[in-house]
Amino acid sequence: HSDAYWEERFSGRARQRIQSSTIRELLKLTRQPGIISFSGGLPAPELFPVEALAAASERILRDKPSEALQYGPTEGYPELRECIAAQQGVEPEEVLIVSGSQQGLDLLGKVFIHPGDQVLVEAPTYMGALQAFNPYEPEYLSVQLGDTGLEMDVLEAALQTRPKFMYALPTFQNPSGWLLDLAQRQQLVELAARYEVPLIEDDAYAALYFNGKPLPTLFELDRARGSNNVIRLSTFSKTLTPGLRVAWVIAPKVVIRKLVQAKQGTDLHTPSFNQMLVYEVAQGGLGPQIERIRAKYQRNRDLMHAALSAHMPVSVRWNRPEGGMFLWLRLPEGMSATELFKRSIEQKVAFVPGLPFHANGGGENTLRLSFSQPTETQIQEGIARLGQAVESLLGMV
Ligand SMILES: Cc1ncc(COP(=O)(O)O)c(CN[C@@H](CCCC(=O)O)C(=O)O)c1O
Repeated sequence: HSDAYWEERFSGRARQRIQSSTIRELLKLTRQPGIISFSGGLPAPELFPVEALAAASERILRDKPSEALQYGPTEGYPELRECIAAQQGVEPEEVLIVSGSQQGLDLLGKVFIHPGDQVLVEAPTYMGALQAFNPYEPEYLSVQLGDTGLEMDVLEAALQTRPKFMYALPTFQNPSGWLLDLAQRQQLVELAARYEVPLIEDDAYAALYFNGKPLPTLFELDRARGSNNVIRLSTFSKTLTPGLRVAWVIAPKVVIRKLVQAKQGTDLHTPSFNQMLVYEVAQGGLGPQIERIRAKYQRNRDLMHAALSAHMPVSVRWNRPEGGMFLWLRLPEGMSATELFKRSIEQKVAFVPGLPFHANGGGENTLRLSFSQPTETQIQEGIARLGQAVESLLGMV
C-alpha cells in the first residue's frame, strides 16, 4: 500500500496532535561527524558508573534471575519504591516507578486532560511535556518566565480561570535554566492551593545545584502547609543514566492508583531488570556520582559563559544558571533562531531553537544551549562558530 493508504487511516488526533520532537529530530542530525552539539540535555557519558552497573547486573542475574527477567508489578520494584518513598518522606503507595519521567508526563496527560481542558504552562517550557500532553488535546495558557521569575500577576489571573493543572519546572528549568526563588515558590504553592489548581512539579534537575543549599521543592512546601496539591516527577536520567529509563512520580494515593491503571494499558510495568539495576547502584547513595556531575557541568557552564562573552555581539543576551544543564540565549529582536540554526548547522554547530518551547508561540529570537556533554575544546570552538553565524545574520536584522 501507499503511504496515503496508511496516513488516511491515522486518527484525526494522530494526524493533528502527534508531531515529532524537535530535540529528538535534532539529535539525529548531531550524530553526523564533526558536528559540535549544544542540543540535547544528554548527561556526560564518561560519568556513567559502568563498573558499578556491570557488577550489579552480575549480582542480579546470579541472585535474583527470575525477578529480574519476569513480568513485575506495575507499581514498580518494591525495594526501589520503598527506597524512594523513604528518601522523599512519603509512603510507598504515593510512589509510582515510570519508564522515564517522559512516560510520567504522558500518563498524567492521559488521566487528567479531557479534550479542550486548559493546561497552564510556563513560557518557555519543556517541549517534551507539550509533546506528551498534545494528543490529549488541551488548550494551553502560558505565563512568562524570565530573569525576575514568573510574572505573578499573570499567574494569578491564569489560576483564577481554574485550568485543569499547572505544569511547573521551578529548579533549573528546561529550557531556560532559571531557578524559582523561595518567595515565588511559596506564592505559587499558595495561589495554586487557593484556586484549587493542582501543580505538576517536574524536578528532573533537582540534584544539579552547582553551589548553595537546594531550595525546598514545591512538593515539600505544599505538604508543609498540610496540603496535597502537588504531584512531583523526578528521574535517574540526570544523576545515573537516561538509557535505563527509570524515573518516578509522587502523588496522592488516589492519583497513583489511577496512574497505575493507565500504565497497565501502556507498558504493564517499567523493565524489571533496569529497576533492580538502578536500585542496586542508587541504594549505596549517589552522592559521589552527583558531585562528579556537578563539578563537570559547573566547569562547562563557566567555559561556555566565557566563550559567549568572547564571541557574541553585544546585542546578544544570556543567563548564568546556578545549576542544571542549559542556558538560555536571546538574540536581537527580529533575528530568528531558526534561521540562525540553518547557518550554524552549515558551520557544524547545533543547538535547540526556542520556538518549540513556547506552547502559544513567541520566542523566535531565543535558543537553548546545553553545556552538559561537549568537551572544553568543543565549547570554545562551537561558541566561536556560533558567534560568526550570529554576526553573519546581524547585517540582515
Ligand atoms: C524537564 C524534563 N522532564 C523530563 C525529561 C525526560 O526525562 P526522562 O529521561 O524521561 O526521565 C527531561 C529530559 N529532557 C532532555 C532530554 C531529551 C533528550 C532526548 O529527547 O533524547 C532535553 O530536554 O534535552 C526534562 O528535561
